[in-house]
Amino acid sequence: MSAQNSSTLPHPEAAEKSREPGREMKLLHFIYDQPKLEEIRGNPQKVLQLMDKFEEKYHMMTVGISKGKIVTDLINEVKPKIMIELGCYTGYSAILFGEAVRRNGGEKYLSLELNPEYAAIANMLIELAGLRDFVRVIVGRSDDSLDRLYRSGEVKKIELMFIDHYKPAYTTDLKLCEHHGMVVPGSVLAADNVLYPGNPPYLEYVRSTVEQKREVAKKGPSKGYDTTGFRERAVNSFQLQGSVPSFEVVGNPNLVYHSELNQPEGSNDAIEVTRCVGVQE
Ligand SMILES: C[S@@+](CC[C@H](N)C(=O)[O-])C[C@H]1O[C@@H](n2cnc3c(N)ncnc32)[C@H](O)[C@@H]1O
Repeated sequence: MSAQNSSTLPHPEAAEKSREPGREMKLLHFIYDQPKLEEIRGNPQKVLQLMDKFEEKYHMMTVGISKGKIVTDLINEVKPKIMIELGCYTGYSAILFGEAVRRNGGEKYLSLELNPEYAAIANMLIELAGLRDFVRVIVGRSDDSLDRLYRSGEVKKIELMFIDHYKPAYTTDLKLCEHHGMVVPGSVLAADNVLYPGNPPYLEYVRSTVEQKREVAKKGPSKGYDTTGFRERAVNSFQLQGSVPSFEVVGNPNLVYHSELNQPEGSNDAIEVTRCVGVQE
């Protein structure tokens, strides 16, 4: 479908943004049908601007401009060689943050995505942005992919990780990284959507003291995902309902975290930025 055809969609002018199925593929056509495509090729900012424009009419799950700035500021500060993101979707954050990591002298950006269709769309937009040699989208469950990245030796430690996927998996994936010793003093985590739709178990975990975490760890690894306090929609999203984490691990309660909310002005959501500042023996 061409950009012109998109004006005939069911609710484009409605105040409520359209959630019509297949809008991710429509985004791809909208961008590749631009008349001056050659001016966009190799320009991450222009691709992002078009994604923002598309999002004026369609509900997309992207991190967006204001929360995105919190993470790009972190990239400028941490200057990771390798940055990992959990949850690629159509590649907005992978393009925004991948460009920032490259500009700061990094080596690569790894984006973990469950849905192969979203990954395919993201790859074509990453390609258009000129980041295909820098950003790699890895298809599969984040826990399986994180485990494989560790065991292959490709990623031994987390420098900066953006967490933006299945909400109940934030905590279990972090514990898996802790279990492998990938979280070390200096590691930084940026977790999206901690206020909306919200993530009470994750916030509680990263804000707990070592003593509190040791108490909980005595009970052993939790079975399944902790869905306490989640909206039903967040639990049932991404067709992971009923599934359990691939690994049962307690993590490393001895890691000391400093964690704080970063809420852009006027936003109903925030990014929780968590820094590992030490290990308490
Ligand atoms: C909120 S969207 C990510 C948005 C993206 N970070 C951005 O800002 O453009 C969440 C994505 O996580 C993916 N996802 C959900 N559960 C996952 C899992 N267990 N492993 C990997 N990806 C997952 C979904 O398919 C979806 O594309």
